[in-house]
Amino acid sequence: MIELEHLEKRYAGAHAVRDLSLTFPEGEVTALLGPSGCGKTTTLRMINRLIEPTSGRVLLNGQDTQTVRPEVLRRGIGYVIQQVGLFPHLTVAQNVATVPDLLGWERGRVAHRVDELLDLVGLDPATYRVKRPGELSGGQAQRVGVARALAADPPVLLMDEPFGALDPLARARLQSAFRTIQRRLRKTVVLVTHDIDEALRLGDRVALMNAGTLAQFGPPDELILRPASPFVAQFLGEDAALRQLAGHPAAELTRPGNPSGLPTIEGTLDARSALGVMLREGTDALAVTQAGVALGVLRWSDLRGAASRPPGEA
Ligand SMILES: Nc1ncnc2c1ncn2[C@@H]1O[C@H](COP(=O)(O)OP(=O)(O)OP(=O)(O)O)[C@@H](O)[C@H]1O
Repeated sequence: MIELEHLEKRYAGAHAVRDLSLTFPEGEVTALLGPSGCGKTTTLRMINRLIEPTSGRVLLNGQDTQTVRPEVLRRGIGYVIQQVGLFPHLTVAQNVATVPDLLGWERGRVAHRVDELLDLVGLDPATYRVKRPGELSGGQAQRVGVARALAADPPVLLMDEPFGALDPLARARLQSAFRTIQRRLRKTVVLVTHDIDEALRLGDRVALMNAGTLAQFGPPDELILRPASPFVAQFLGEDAALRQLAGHPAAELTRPGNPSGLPTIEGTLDARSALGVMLREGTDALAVTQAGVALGVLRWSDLRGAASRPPGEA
């Protein structure tokens, strides 16, 4: 568990982060979302002390991080950034092994861990272990970045726009791989993103920031269905898909499919509320019925596809 207590960062008197108090629950993904310059990255980096707070405290499992040497602190905190930061002259295996090597793990154990992690992030160890970063696609490099951050099995993972530099397809693939991995590992993850879709899909909770302060903190469906302020409503409303969804009945976006085992909604429900249900149930698909008759399946991708289409145009 990570707790921020009245955390502040000022640069030349100007607040980058202002009186921020927030708890990131253990084993959950919290998405730090907000417009450019609102203080997301500054907040993230104050957790692993790449940036020192001007005032306030960060507690990691109850311990004030100021009482721990930064390099010791960071061994328990995985860190993934957008430009990956792999060492170009080292192989993939050597990159992933950086922290275990530093910790003096015995060679067999390191090799085993590297293969296990490459497997986990969907890269065949025999093929990728010996490659250099220059031989990888953006998506593959990002997977190696995630494997490296997980190498010493840190309980906490900080991710700063980890999928931001990827094309939409690679990004979607990696987001879905991340969800699968997280379901298994249950790390405490703080994920910085300015992408509303990513925050809603990956966050168990969303912390929406505005000008260095917290605008709303809650599960994704709560932000969508009960925005705490005009800022929250407007920020989420800037997302074309979300804006449009309110005008589509769920039935209109439903397609044939196997509804067995899926949570069920009524086809008359508007699509924005259906999205709320999906987020609450943690599912990508819903069974849709109307007056007791099964209509089919409503999928996340079809909801997103409703973006920029006026209501009534299925
Ligand atoms: N080293 C610095 N010196 C002075 N001001 C800074 C410094 N780092 C950040 N800031 C300011 O602090 C504010 C918050 O920056 P931060 O990088 O945390 O925002 P962000 O929400 O992560 O933005 P983005 O999504 O654009 O990366 C911004 O106004 C920024 O200009």
